[in-house]
Amino acid sequence: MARKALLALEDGSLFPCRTFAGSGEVKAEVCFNTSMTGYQEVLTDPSYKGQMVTMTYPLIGNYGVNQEDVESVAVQVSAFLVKEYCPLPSNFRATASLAQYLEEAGVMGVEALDTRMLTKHLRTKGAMQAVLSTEDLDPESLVKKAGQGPGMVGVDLVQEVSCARPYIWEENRIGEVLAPGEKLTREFAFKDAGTKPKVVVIDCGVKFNILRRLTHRDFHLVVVPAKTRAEEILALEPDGVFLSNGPGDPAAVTYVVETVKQLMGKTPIFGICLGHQMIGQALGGSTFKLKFGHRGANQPVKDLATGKVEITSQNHGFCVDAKTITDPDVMVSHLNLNDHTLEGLCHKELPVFCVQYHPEASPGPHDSDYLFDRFRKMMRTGKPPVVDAA
Ligand SMILES: NC(=O)CC[C@H](N)C(=O)O
Repeated sequence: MARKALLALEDGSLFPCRTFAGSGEVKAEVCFNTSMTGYQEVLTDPSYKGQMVTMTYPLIGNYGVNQEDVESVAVQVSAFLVKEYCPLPSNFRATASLAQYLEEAGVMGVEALDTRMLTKHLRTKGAMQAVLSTEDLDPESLVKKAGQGPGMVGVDLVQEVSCARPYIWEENRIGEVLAPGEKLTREFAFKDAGTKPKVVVIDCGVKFNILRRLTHRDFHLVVVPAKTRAEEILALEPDGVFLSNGPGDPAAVTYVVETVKQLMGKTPIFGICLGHQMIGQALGGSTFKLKFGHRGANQPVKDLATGKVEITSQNHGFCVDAKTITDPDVMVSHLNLNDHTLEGLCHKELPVFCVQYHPEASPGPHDSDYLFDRFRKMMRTGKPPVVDAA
């Protein structure tokens, strides 16, 4: 049964709404996503940990949910805010409704919220903490709660979503998991790899579609926890290392930055989103919080080497500050054409490159899929892809 709910932002703004799934009270940063489809991928993307998400597309739920379109094993968002929920899904792949899915996950879904007003407000005022509640409908009390406690800055959320133990990725699912207390060995990591390129994925909250796109290139993948040390990774003698996306403030994940510094020059490295932010820091740069972030499936990005523009899928609230990339051996490879922020880096000598956006899409356009081929070529040649583009 629908219950009255209230969303309160830390600046005092109020958005009345009602539930279509769950109830309770939750505090998180509120952000908006402009993708027209792909709500299940958004809900299960671990990069959204610590955030409640609103979709700007006004009708959500019309194709239900299924078993395949997941980006991780759980619903990761703190709450889901929509304009209008569609209670009668119609799609041949649907196995449940979105409401059932959120209920089971224990995540609140609300509708009848003025998502256009909320989005315009966040665009003007910037990202904000918020509280969504069905228990406390007192505006003053909720606004006060929204303003309390830490926001996103300085908080390491990677530890909440990184895998507990290394595992092998099989085509479309998690395969063998390393037994508790067992040491990570080359025997475990690559025993069935054969002649496939052997890649270690550092899991900061990896989206499954990245793993799917990598296996599509015939890579053999072992996924390891974010805290795995560089020497443990190098002992596996991989052909390359992939740094995943992930939630929260990249500046708080210092241990991964340290690992990247130690890996650079010893193995080819490719990073996406948080992975890019880790590499950016390891190359001497620093990150900052964007006013309201990029979350959607139509962000234009220019590849500066080829001049081509890609329409990209994105989900990030932080960004590497281009001004802080001063090493002459590092080049900015991609720029966002909306706000001219940094979207990609490439080392000129070492086999290291990364992008802020999501070439695996899911949801989104596939324009940037070629980057996985660049990674493959870089592993083969040992040279950075800047050579490619010249
Ligand atoms: N998708 C991601 O990896 C997000 C990276 C980081 N948490 C940010 O918000 O900028």
